[in-house]
Amino acid sequence: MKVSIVGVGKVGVTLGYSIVLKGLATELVLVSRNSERIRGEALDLQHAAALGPSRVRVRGGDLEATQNSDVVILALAQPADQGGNAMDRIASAKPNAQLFQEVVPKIAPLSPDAILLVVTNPVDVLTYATLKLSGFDRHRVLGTGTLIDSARFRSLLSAHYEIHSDDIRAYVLGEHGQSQFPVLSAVYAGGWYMGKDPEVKRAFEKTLSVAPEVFLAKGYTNFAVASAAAMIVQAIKDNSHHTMPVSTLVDGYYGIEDVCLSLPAVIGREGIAQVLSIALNEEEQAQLRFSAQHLRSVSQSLAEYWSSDTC
Ligand SMILES: NC(=O)c1ccc[n+]([C@@H]2O[C@H](COP(=O)([O-])OP(=O)(O)OC[C@H]3O[C@@H](n4cnc5c(N)ncnc54)[C@H](O)[C@@H]3O)[C@@H](O)[C@H]2O)c1
Repeated sequence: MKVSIVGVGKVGVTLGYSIVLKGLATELVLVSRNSERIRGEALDLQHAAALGPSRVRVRGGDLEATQNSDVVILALAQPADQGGNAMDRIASAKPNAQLFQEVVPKIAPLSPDAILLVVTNPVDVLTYATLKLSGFDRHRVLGTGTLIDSARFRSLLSAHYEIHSDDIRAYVLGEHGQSQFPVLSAVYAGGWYMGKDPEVKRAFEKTLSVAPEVFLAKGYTNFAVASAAAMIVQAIKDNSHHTMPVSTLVDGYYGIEDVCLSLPAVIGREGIAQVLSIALNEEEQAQLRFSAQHLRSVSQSLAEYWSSDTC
C-alpha cells in the first residue's frame, strides 16, 4: 500500500514513524516545505524500517511524488508567522483552509482512487474543505476527529476503573474541539453500563482539559494523534472494518446535513464502509446539533476557499 504524508512536522514525522514501526505501507512518501529536512527524515525512517516488521521504501518528494497513493494523509499547517495558531484550532481555520485550497486540488487528480485522511486542525472544517476541494466521494474523505478524544476519555476511565481501555466502549462525538460531547448513554465495560456513575462525567470533563495540558507542558501534541491516524491507516490496510469515531460528512443523521463531524464509523479498504446511526438521548441530540451548527457556521464562513471560481 502506498501512503503519502503531506506536511511532515511534529505530527507528520511521528505518524511516519508509526507507519514504519507497524509495517502499514510498502511505500511511504513524505512531502513538506523543507526538502532538505525531508530528505533527512526519509533516510532516517528508511534505516528504522530495516528494524521494522516489513519492507517499506521511504522517500521524500514533492506533491507529484504522491501519485497513485492509496492513502494521502494531510498534516500540513501554516506556521504562526503566517496565521497558524497551534493552540486555538478555530483561529487556524482560515490560514489552513488557504493552504488546503493550494494543495488538495493538486493531490486529488494525482491519486484519484485514494482515501484522504485529514489531521490538520480544525480537523472537521478541513475534512469538509478536503471533500469540497477534491470532489471525492464522501466515503473516501475522513478526519481523525474525536478518535483521539475518545482515546483520552477511555484512558482516563481505564485508569480510574482499572479496566483495560480496549474493553471500555466510550465515544466522544461531534467536534474535535470545545463542543464535543460524550455519549454517556452508551458507556460500557464488559457489558456493564457505566454511564450513570458521576465519575464517568468527571472523566469526560478531564478529557477536555488534557490536550491543553499536554500543549502547555510541551508546546504541541503528536503521539496520541499519530497513533489515532495510524489506527485508521491500519483499518484501511487490513480492511478490518473496525469501528471508530472519525470526522465524516453527516448525511441526515438527526436531521443534520452538510457538515463534517465525528460519528462512529466502520473503516475498511474503501474508507468509510458505514456510519453507525446510534440512538442518542435528548441531551446528546442537542449537543450534537450544537456542535453541527458551530462547525457549519465556521465552514460557511470559509466557503470562498472551495467555491468553483477560486479553485
Ligand atoms: N486532529 C488532531 O487531533 C490534531 C492533533 C495535533 C495536531 N493537529 C494538527 O496537525 C497539524 C500539524 O501539526 P504539527 O504540530 O505537525 O505542525 P508543524 O508546524 O510541526 O508541521 C506542519 C508542517 O506542514 C508543512 N507544510 C506547510 N505548508 C505546506 C505545504 N504547502 N506543503 C507541504 N507541507 C507543508 C510545514 O513545512 C511543516 O513541516 C496542525 O494543524 C495541528 O493543529 C491535529
